[in-house]
Amino acid sequence: MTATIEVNGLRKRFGTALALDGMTFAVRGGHVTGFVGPNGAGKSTTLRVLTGLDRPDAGTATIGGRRYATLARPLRHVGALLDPHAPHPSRTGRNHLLWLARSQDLPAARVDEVLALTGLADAGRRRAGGYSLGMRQRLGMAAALLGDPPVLLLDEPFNGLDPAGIVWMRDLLRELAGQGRAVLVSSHLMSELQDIAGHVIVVGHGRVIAAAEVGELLHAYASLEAAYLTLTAGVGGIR
Ligand SMILES: Nc1ncnc2c1ncn2[C@@H]1O[C@H](COP(=O)(O)OP(=O)(O)OP(=O)(O)O)[C@@H](O)[C@H]1O
Repeated sequence: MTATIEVNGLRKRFGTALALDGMTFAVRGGHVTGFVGPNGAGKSTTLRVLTGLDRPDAGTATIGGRRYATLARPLRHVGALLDPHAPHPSRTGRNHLLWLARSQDLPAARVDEVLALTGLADAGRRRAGGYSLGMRQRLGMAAALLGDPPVLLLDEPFNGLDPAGIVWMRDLLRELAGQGRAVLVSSHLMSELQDIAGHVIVVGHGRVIAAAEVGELLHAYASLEAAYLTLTAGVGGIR
């Protein structure tokens, strides 16, 4: 399975809100790609379409050339951190992962590997309902990594992490991309992305405004934040 994400001409309307209006981009493996834009620009909807949670009105979204719905064991192809509150509160973190692993024909030993990798070796035995947001993010990363997938889709992975957690997440994302994976990270934290992203996709009003190498943007602007603010000036946010 190849580490690619392709989004082509996605359109999605929720009542009067046009969430996606021709969203089109491609992501290759080997680097972190930042997915940025104002509130309501369509980032989460794009990630939800990519993982089969929302159905587009038009267009296609594929992982390694295939639609999510056609993947027999999807967690082996794509890991997603979309909703840190998804695990059932009465299940322990470990049981949540065991249930996921079983559904994907993955060995229980892999659960303990990802718990150790995300710093939850001890906390994994406690009920997820008692987790802080940072711990939920770690559990979400553990779930995303369970199937050792070539593609990762992460919606605001830095949210709720303490400073040491932020450093840990930064290093982890760099390492995962260095292994050749395609790592798409939606975030409002331009300073974090400036440190770890090779590419950035800037969206507004449901479509791509700019797609560029971070290095190129840093030649033209003082920072990624300055580039972002210029590129999105006048785009507006919530509609
Ligand atoms: N389930 C839904 N029902 C109604 N409207 C929705 C739904 N999901 C998304 N929208 C609307 O679609 C648009 C895009 O929302 P989306 O969450 O994709 O934006 P976003 O770029 O992820 O924003 P943020 O940065 O705030 O997370 C918004 O106008 C939002 O209100």
